[in-house]
Amino acid sequence: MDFYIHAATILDDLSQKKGSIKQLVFNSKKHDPKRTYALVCETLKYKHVLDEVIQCSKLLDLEKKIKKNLARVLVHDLLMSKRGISASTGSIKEAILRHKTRLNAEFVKLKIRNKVKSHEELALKNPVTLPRWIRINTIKATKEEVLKQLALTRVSSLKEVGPGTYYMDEIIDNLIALDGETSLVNESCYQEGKVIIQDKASCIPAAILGNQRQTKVGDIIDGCAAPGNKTTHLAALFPNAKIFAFERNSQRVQTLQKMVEISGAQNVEILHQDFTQSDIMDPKFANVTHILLDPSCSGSGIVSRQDFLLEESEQDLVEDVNRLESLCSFQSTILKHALQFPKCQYVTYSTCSVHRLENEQVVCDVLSQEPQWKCNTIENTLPQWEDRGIPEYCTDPMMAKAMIRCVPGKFGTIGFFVCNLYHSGRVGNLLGNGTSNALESNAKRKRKNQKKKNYKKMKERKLGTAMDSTGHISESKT
Ligand SMILES: C[S@@+](CC[C@H](N)C(=O)[O-])C[C@H]1O[C@@H](n2cnc3c(N)ncnc32)[C@H](O)[C@@H]1O
Repeated sequence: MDFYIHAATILDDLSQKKGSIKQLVFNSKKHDPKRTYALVCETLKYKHVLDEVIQCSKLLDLEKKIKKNLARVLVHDLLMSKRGISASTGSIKEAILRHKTRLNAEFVKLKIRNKVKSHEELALKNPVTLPRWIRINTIKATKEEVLKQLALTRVSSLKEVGPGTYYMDEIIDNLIALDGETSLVNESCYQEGKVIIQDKASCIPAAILGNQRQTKVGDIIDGCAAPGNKTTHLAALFPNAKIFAFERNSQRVQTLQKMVEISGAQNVEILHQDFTQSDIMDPKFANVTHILLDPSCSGSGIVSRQDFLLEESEQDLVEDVNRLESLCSFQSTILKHALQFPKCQYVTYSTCSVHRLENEQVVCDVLSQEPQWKCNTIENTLPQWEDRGIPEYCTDPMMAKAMIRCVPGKFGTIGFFVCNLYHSGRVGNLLGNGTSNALESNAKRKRKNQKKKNYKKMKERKLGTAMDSTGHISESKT
């Protein structure tokens, strides 16, 4: 019974927000963590079903000694596990078994009410499922080599990705989407560092810096580097630049070291120090022209596979606002520091947060104190990306064009924010005509797309056929 009591305690701790499911289960050395994890997740997946059955059977009224979470895990195994309750006989097990017939009957009635044959049909479903994104590490392998090693079939859209197939991203170079359930742990190309697991959104900052080549690239700073996804991406995109990777947390520095090592990057210098305390006049940084800044944030954009199992209370929201305000102040300080490097021309500021306070607001507050720094043009900021910053959150709505927002789940990414900044005194004024040209070309692109759609519709009507997304004509099913 200890195992069930432990699983119930984890559920108690989860409702008191003491940690995530993984943290609570795997930090506690008790019992078999994998088995506990499975039971906790399954119980949460069917919590609504279990609660209804428990309530209708009046189990908790009749057995006062059994607490709700203990009842949930036991009833889960009684009704949904092939093995039933795996515990030796004792007073708690006997108490549940006394109500076995009633619990079973309520469970059957519930399935009939919901018109389902199996309980699996009643499980909570994750509203957001993401592909497994992998970035080909061009320091160690070519695209062709990796594709050959993976030996998967190419599909032409993200929607089509499933087991055994891959989609080559059209916006970020060398980025591949695999089926979300793919595990790469045993794949040699992953073990050898030829591919790096990295969400598409997380590849955007380095990709944007990689596109700012109007002037000569000097050295680069990654101000908040661990675990090193973006550092190693920068190293691959800028093989001739020196990359200074700052990380203040000693444990995370070790992770960063491992990642840089496995990536094979030779141009990264890891600095175990607080970036805000770095000396901007240090001759070492005299040649820094680009900075990637990806500071700690609330992580509100991160979609974990288990998040949908947990509920958010009003109290959490209040606590969140306090936390967000302190994060916002830290983020403003660190961004302001980045903008002080004497030769720096380009800075990307990014977070995996969906909150205005950590995103548009940080950028607008800092830029209001740094008049030489401006938001870049849309043309220099992945113009093909549809979701931009939110104009209403910006002091000047045009600033939103230099910002990218990734909506959790849309286009297969986590929630993310990136802003692309440049120093007008060092780069020249990119805005002026630049912005209007960029807006114009954006409008042109939209008109072109609309024209294409109209043409496609017209053709469909004419031919009585349907064209697929690649423009190929297939037989109409009607
Ligand atoms: C969001 S994570 C960075 C993720 C990383 N850019 C990547 O793509 O793998 C933020 C990191 O910044 C570090 N950090 C936070 N404040 C810092 C500071 N003042 N100086 C240096 N590192 C800092 C944190 O310890 C954490 O490892």
